[in-house]
Amino acid sequence: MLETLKQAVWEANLDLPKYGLVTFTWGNVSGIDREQGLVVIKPSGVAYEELKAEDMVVVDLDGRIVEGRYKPSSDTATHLVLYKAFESIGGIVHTHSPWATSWAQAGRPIPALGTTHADYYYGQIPCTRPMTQQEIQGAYELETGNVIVETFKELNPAYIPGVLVHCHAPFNWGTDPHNAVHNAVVLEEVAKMAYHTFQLNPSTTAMDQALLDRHFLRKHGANAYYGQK
Ligand SMILES: O=C(CO)[C@@H](O)[C@@H](O)COP(=O)(O)O
Repeated sequence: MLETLKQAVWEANLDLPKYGLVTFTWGNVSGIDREQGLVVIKPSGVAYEELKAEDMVVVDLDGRIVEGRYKPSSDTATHLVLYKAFESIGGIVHTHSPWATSWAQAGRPIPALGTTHADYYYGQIPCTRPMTQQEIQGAYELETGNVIVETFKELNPAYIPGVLVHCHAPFNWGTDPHNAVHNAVVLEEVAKMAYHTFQLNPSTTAMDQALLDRHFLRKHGANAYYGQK
């Protein structure tokens, strides 16, 4: 079981450069085995070209290394906070993909402007508040997770599978590592489209709610019918 998860997390990590979401080692993917309470995550700072499935690091939910010869990603504490808070998720992705990161740096949520967005995100993609000095100078990565959870106090992470961390970059999640990468690819595309939309028409407003409902719900939820369902 864990070997299958390690393989899936490794493949999902390799998908980041494949989809143009990472430069150098600016990203990581993890996956969780909820039955065993173990998380598999990319080792910190290891180049994607050299990464092997057996290099993945296994940690418990307190961040203790259970298996692996490398140090886990420096963002492990953020991933762990999210797995504990969002019980439906099975995989997490962090990247510095440039379009989504531009919105994060500007401190701006991405409004739902069209159906590409609505097919995956049921509303605007939020941006976290700026972190306090205490949070930045303290347990920074854990506090990054906490500030994301705070942002989702009134949001459903299954309906909005990603967030922009203020002055930092996006985190995405999904039902498994592969699905989390899928959502990260979509985020990068909608971030680029939203930027261009506002360039073309700075007065653009959020899309019609009925259209948002229709597009999200035909792909997600009890009555979804998109694809071979
Ligand atoms: O956010 C950052 C750097 O700002 C890190 O996530 C990124 O460099 C990836 O770090 P790791 O190699 O996973 O430790």
